[in-house]
Amino acid sequence: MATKDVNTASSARDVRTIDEVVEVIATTAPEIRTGLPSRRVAAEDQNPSGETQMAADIWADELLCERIGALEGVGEYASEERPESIDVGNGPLSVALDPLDGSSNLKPNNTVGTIFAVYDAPLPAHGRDIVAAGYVLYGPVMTMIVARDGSVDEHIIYDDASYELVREDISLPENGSVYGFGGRVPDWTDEFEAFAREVEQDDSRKLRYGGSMIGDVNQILTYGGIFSYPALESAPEGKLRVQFEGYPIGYVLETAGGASSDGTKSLLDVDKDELHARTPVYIGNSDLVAKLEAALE
Ligand SMILES: O=P(O)(O)OC[C@H]1O[C@](O)(COP(=O)(O)O)[C@@H](O)[C@@H]1O
Ligand SMILES: [Mg+2]
Ligand SMILES: [Mg+2]
Repeated sequence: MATKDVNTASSARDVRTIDEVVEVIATTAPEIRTGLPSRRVAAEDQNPSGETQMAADIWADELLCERIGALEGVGEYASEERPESIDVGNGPLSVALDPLDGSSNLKPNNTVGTIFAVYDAPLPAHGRDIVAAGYVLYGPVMTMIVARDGSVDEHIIYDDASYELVREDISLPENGSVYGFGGRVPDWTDEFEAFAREVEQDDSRKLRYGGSMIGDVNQILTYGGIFSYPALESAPEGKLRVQFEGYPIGYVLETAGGASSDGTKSLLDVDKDELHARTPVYIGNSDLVAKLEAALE
């Protein structure tokens, strides 16, 4: 489960590269947001996970690949939308993205986001190789969460691509008050369902689930509580991808003093060497994640 035991950049060059990656993510966000209205339609292709891509998924991926690939310190780029990682230079760091998380939410106009992770290793990399991670949320306000150097910060991104630090060193609130669980209920395991019912019975907590992981995770970072996209009867590895969703979210939550788990151990300790491998995802306050792990035993 583990909290606050995360890796950070060790050289001045890597620190500068992370600054540049964050800058690209932030300054590209208004452009991505402006380009979404005309791209809320399905594309012809499927992504490597077999899901229908939206035009916006492919477009955001290409835009970010071009800009992140141009950074001197970045050697490899990968995303949920392309089968293989690509060599983009000789830099020592790798960047993995979910260019638009929750893109099925574009149609009903709910939150979507861009998730990024910087790894100090070739791809597919391990969770313990992450040196910075975060995400942009294209909500009513554009916000960017950045976890690095043991701190999680929130910025507001403005339409002119400037951004402002608004919350520093965010800690997960104690006594978490929200929960959100993905997957079809009849497809949950008996153990997970029993745990979910117990969480629901606590009258200090409310359901908050929008179907875009990054929006749902940001609810937890804001109010505390627990989010899961669990192992399912029909899909024991769940739905979310280790490299593009599991590791970065684990890194953000653990840096904020919360916990992450695949059901038995920290998401950052998941060992999967396939770029598009999936994992069950459970994140939130440490006490709730510990209870969940005990319930799944
Ligand atoms: O449609 P479901 O099964 O509820 O899945 C929702 C989950 O799928 C996702 O949309 C997958 O992410 P992508 O949209 O990036 O493929 C998550 O954001 C979300 O938690
Ligand atoms: Mg996603
Ligand atoms: Mg996506």
